[in-house]
Amino acid sequence: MSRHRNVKNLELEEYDADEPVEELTDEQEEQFREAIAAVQETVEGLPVTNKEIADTVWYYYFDVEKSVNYLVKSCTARAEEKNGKDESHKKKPPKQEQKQKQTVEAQPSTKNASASLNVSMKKLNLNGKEQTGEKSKDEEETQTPRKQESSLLIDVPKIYEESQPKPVVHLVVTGHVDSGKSTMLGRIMFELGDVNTRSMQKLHNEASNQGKGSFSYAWLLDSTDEERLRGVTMDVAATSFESHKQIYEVGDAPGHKDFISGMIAGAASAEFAILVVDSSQNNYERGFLANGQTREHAYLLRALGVSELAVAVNKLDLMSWSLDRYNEIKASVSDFLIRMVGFKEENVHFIPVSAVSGVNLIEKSSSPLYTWYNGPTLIEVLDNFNPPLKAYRGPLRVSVHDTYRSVRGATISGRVESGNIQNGQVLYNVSSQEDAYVKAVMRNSDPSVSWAVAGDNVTVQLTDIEPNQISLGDILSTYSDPVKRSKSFTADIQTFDILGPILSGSTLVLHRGRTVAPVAVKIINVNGKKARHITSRKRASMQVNFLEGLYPVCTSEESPSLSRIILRRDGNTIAAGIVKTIL
Ligand SMILES: Nc1nc2c(ncn2[C@@H]2O[C@H](COP(=O)(O)OP(=O)(O)OP(=O)(O)O)[C@@H](O)[C@H]2O)c(=O)[nH]1
Repeated sequence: MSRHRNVKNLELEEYDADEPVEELTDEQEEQFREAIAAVQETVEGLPVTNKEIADTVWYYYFDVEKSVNYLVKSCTARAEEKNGKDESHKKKPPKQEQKQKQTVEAQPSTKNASASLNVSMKKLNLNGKEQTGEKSKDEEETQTPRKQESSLLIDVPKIYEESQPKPVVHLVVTGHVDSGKSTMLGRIMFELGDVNTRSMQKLHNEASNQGKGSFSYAWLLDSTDEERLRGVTMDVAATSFESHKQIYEVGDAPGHKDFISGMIAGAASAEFAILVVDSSQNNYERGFLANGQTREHAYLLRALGVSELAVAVNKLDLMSWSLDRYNEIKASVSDFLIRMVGFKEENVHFIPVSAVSGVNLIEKSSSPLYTWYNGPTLIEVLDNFNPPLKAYRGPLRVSVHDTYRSVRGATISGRVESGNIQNGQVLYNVSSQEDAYVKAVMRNSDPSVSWAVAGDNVTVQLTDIEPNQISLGDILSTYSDPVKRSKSFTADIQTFDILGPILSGSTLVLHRGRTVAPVAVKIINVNGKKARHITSRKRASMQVNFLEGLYPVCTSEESPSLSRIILRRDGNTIAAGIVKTIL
C-alpha cells in the first residue's frame, strides 16, 4: 500500500481514521453559527443550499457581507449560465480574502498544531499510483501567478537560525525481509519514550490475540491490516525519534523484493542507513549469502548517495550471543560492503543487537553480549553521524509522498527538500499547473510550529486545490522559482550486476522518489568512451527520455535527493544515478 505514514505521536487508543473535520474554539463556533444565520436570512429565496452557505461563510472566515456578495454573484452566474450566457461569472471567491486570515496564522504558534490539524483525511492513493504524465503538454509553460503572496509572511530562515535547532539526520532502515527492521524501530521508539507503556501493552495484547505476539513492536510501524496479517512491511513508513544529540527522521523500508519501489523511495531521501542483518541460523545464509535483499539494498544505498552505514547484526539472542557468529558475519558483510559495493571502511559500523529484547539499542543492560562486547550501542553510533548542512535558503522544493482528501482541499505528506515553507504561503504544482494556499504546515519532528525548512518531513494542509491535482512524486515549489518540467535529461549512472547489456534505445522503468515512469535511454559514453551499450558494473552517461509527457526534474545542484534516480528492467534494479542536466 502506498503511504508515507507519520507514526510518532500516535495515541493508539485514540486513533480513528474516520474522525471528522477541524476543531473550532467555542468562540469560533459561536461566530460561525451567527454568521450562517445572518447570511441565511439575507439570501432567503435564493437557490442556495445550507451547505453552500456554510462553506462560503467558512471560506470568508465568518464575514457576512463577503459571503452574501459571493452567493448572490454565484446565483446570478448560474442563472445566466442556464440561459446560455457567458460563463465567465463562474468565479470562485477571490483568494486574497482568505489570505488575510492565513497571514494571522503565519505567526509562529506555540499551540500544538496537531490538535488544530485534526483533519479528516481520506486516502486517495492506496496503491503506489504511477504518474502517467497525461496532463502534460510538450511545450513548457510560463505561468502568471494567480494568487498573491502576502507581505506579512515571516522570515523563516532567521527564526530557524535563532531557534538553534538540533541536527536532523535522515535515516533509512533496510535489510532482507523479516530481518527485524520494524521491530527495531518500534523498540527504539518505545525505549526513547515515544510510545507509552499502556499503548504498547494494548498493541501487544492485540498482536497476541491474533497469534502475532512477536510482531507487536513491528506493528507500531506496520499499521495496515494486510501488513499485520502477512507480517511484512509493504511500503516505507515514516517516523521520527530524538536522542539527546540529534533528531532522526526515519523511513522503515520494506524488505520483500516485491516492494522494492518503497525501499527506493525511502533510500532516496536518506543520508544514512541502518542495514539490518539477521544473524540467526539459515536466515543469514538466505538474506545475504544466497543473493538476498541485503545485497541489492546495499548497492541501492550506495548508488543513491548514502555514504555511511550502521550494520545491525540482529537476533543474536537466537544464536546464544555467539561471538564467532558475529565475527563470521562481520567479516563477510564488511568485505562485501567495502570491496564490492564501494563504502569506505571508516563509514561502515557493525553493532551486535537484539531488536525484540532491546539489547544494545539505546543503553547497555544486563546481557551475555557484554561478556565480549564493549563497543557503542546503536544510538551511540547513530549520534556520531554528521548530517550535511540544510539548504533552507534555497528554492522551495517539497516532494509529495502521499496525498489525502481534506476539508476544502488536499493534505499532503512529504518532505521539504530545499528552501522553507510556512502557513499562508502560495505553492505551485508544476505537474498540474495549479496553485494552492498553505493552510497549515505540520513539521513531523515538532508539530508545534507552523513552518518547516529543508530536510523536514511535513504534513501540509492545502486549500483551493482539488486532491486529484496533486499526485505522488509531484514536486511543489513557488511561482517565482518553479521546478522545471522536462521530457528528457542526462544522468550519470552506475550499473549493477545485470543480465544482458543495456542498449541505446532500450525501454526501462525510472524511479525517482515516488515517481515511476517508463523511459527510453540513449547511451552517451561508458567509462568516458563513446558506446552504444552498457554491461555490468560500469559508469556511464546517458540521455533519458520520458515516454509519456513531461515530468518535474531536478539536477543534483538544485536538490541532491530529488536528483537521485533508479532504473529497473523486468522487475530488477539494473542501475542508479544522478540527474546532471535538464534538456
Ligand atoms: N528472537 C528475535 N526475534 C526477532 C528479533 N528482531 C525481530 N524479531 C522477529 O522477527 C520477525 C520479523 O520482524 P519484523 O520487524 O517484522 O521484520 P522486518 O525486517 O521489518 O520485516 P519486513 O519489513 O517485512 O521486511 C518478528 O517475529 C520479530 O519478532 C530479535 O532480535 N530476536
